[in-house]
Amino acid sequence: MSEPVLSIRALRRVYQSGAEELEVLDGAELDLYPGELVGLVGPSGSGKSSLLHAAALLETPTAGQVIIAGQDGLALGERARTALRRREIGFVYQFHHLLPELSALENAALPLRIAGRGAGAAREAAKAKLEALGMGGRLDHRPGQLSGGEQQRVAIARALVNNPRVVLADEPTGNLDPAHSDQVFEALASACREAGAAALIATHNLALAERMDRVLTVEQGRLTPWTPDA
Ligand SMILES: Nc1ncnc2c1ncn2[C@@H]1O[C@H](COP(=O)(O)OP(=O)(O)OP(=O)(O)O)[C@@H](O)[C@H]1O
Repeated sequence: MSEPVLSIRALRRVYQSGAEELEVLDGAELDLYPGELVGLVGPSGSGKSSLLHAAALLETPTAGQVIIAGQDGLALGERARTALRRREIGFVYQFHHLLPELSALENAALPLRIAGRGAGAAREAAKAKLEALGMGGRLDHRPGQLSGGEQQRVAIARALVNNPRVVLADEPTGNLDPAHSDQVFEALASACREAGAAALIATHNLALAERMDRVLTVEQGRLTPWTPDA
């Protein structure tokens, strides 16, 4: 069996709110294997975003390990941690977070430009991703000129443009109506499958969760398998 691309070990996340301590994650464990699509479900406030942000090295948890492509991300200094994240992780948020003054093509190309890739090569790679996501006719549109579903497709293209091994998505269709939610989920799933990326996707939409390879939920701070009739 291949090695996991993302492993989480003994993850603990405690928030301080006034005098109170809120223990959201305590002993969360995960092995995410190349190419698999894993759903993350659970009630609001159960810790899905906390888990994804820690997994993406966007936030430092209270304790635990986040091992990405064999490297212990939390043991690295800030620069190396950022470099690891940029190389291996694509993140899709519920709200697209596209830059309003840039076109779809420029937004999707941004991670490659930040990584130092030349403008021409970055644009070509971004164009290919956008075309694969059905956005070939909207390359020069700015976010404000796109529908919600189209904006999310651009955000997916941006997350996948440098072919990360891990895609983390925090309710990527949470802001869309059911029909568009379905289409954007399919676009995200097929883009991940095509790129051979592993994905961990948080969603409140159980019908979408059931289309993934397996589904996890956060229960008492830990990740446990979820089944539709559980
Ligand atoms: N920075 C913070 N400071 C204090 N409490 C926080 C902070 N971030 C999150 N929390 C609390 O931690 C708990 C878990 O939040 P989290 O956003 O991880 O849950 P979630 O499962 O993603 O929820 P949702 O489905 O609503 O997005 C919540 O009770 C939340 O209020």
